[in-house]
Amino acid sequence: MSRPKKQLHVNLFEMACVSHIVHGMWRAPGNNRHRFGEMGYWLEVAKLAEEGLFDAVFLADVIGTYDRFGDGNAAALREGLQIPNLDPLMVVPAMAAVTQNLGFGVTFSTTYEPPFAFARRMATLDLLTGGRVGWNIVTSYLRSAARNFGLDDEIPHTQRYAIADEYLDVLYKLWEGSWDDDAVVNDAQAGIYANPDAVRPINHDGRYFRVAGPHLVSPGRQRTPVLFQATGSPDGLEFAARHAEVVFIGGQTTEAVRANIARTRERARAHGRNGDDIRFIVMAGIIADTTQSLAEKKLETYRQYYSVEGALVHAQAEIDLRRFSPDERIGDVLKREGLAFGNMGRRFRPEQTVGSALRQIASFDEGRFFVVGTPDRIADEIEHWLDVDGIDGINLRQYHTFGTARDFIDLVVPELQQRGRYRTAYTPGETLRERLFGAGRARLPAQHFGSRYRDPAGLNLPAAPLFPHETFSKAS
Ligand SMILES: Cc1cc2nc3c(=O)[nH]c(=O)nc-3n(C[C@H](O)[C@H](O)[C@H](O)COP(=O)(O)O)c2cc1C
Repeated sequence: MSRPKKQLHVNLFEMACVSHIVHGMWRAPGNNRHRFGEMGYWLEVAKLAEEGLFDAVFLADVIGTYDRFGDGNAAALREGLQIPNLDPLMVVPAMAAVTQNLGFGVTFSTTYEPPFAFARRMATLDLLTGGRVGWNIVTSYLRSAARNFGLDDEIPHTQRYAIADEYLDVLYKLWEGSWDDDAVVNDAQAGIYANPDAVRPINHDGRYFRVAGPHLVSPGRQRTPVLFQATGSPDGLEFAARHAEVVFIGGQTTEAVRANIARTRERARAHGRNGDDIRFIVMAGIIADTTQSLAEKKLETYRQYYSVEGALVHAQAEIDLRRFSPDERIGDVLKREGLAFGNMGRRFRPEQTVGSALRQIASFDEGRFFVVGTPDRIADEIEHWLDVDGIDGINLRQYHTFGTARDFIDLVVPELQQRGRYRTAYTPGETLRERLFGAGRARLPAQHFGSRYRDPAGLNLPAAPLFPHETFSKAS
């Protein structure tokens, strides 16, 4: 018997701001991005995503500004580039109220706010949505964010992940261990709402956090929200291997993507998990129309609005590439200016010329997971991503709101459905974790690190930090 075809998971990639990743596009006719501050905007987003049978709306977040390029915050403000930026957790209840099945992924940083209040907020969302939430775990990368929380500079990378690891430890204790499933008795006659014997403190006393508990929220259907993470570093990979259930993966070639996936699975197995306990997602750009030439025309239109300045601000580029000769190499320019190849290293190579970097930005070519064309062509490409690259799903990059999602729903979804590559209906009442991992998987699997706290005795287990503390010169 042949194996069932792998179906595509789709999240609509959002951020509660005007300009998230495709800068300048908010000016395009009919784009609704400037409406992000209206409740009605989020209701429309949610209904549209549910109409398209998407897995979730996925909200990015940052807690500082992109102030490293040019004149401080001026360019970011002009561009609406992740400022103003609303709290992503706050827009979820509005969307949940007008949907039954749609999931929600929200980004929150482990670096600046202690875990107890976040555990409560997330558990509140899980309870209220019937288990439809996921959390994108980030450790934050902006120096400006550090300065918003009383620090002079960013905490070193490895230490951020060590903090994150302990942060997760606290959360698991609260979410998985503090309340038994049958703790809520709700027996009016006996006068017992919750059974005191089934609720316990966690008494966490670690290097970074001291949290007594008990958790303030009774368990939702998932307890721990689905754990998402994007990483490119060795520390991040180790963290993902222990904690993440959905990992954003990159790679410029099929081989590189496959290697990234294989490496992550291998590390997950080293942490006692099964290789298929992780789903792999990529950020994808899809521009669809009924004919190839119409799709390419759409891309051309989008290009006209694209802001190179916005891309440079977002990349936190050390220099304004537009000021230099196109033939010069970036590495040489930086050297002459006495600057290190820092942030620009994320997108460019030192030997690359200024001209080629600018063309790369302006071309709108978004790398390996980018396709422009007819539904047929796009579906061919997606099937390749699923079967050959080995990914499980995408975060759909929005060029135009709501145009990109509308095109995907009207043109691409039916083609994928016809090929057996996309759900034709939601499974009513399933949690977000079940949508990703199958029926009966509402909660973390037993082999996941967080499950060790399910048994009350687990709360007394010795800490098992991922990173040796001696590597840090100073605790935060
Ligand atoms: C698809 C995707 C979405 C991301 N979303 C956010 C975000 O919303 N907020 C944030 O602070 N970082 C975000 N990041 C950055 C990651 O959290 C992470 O810092 C980055 O991938 C580098 O990995 P490292 O931290 O292990 O070095 C995102 C990365 C990717 C690839």
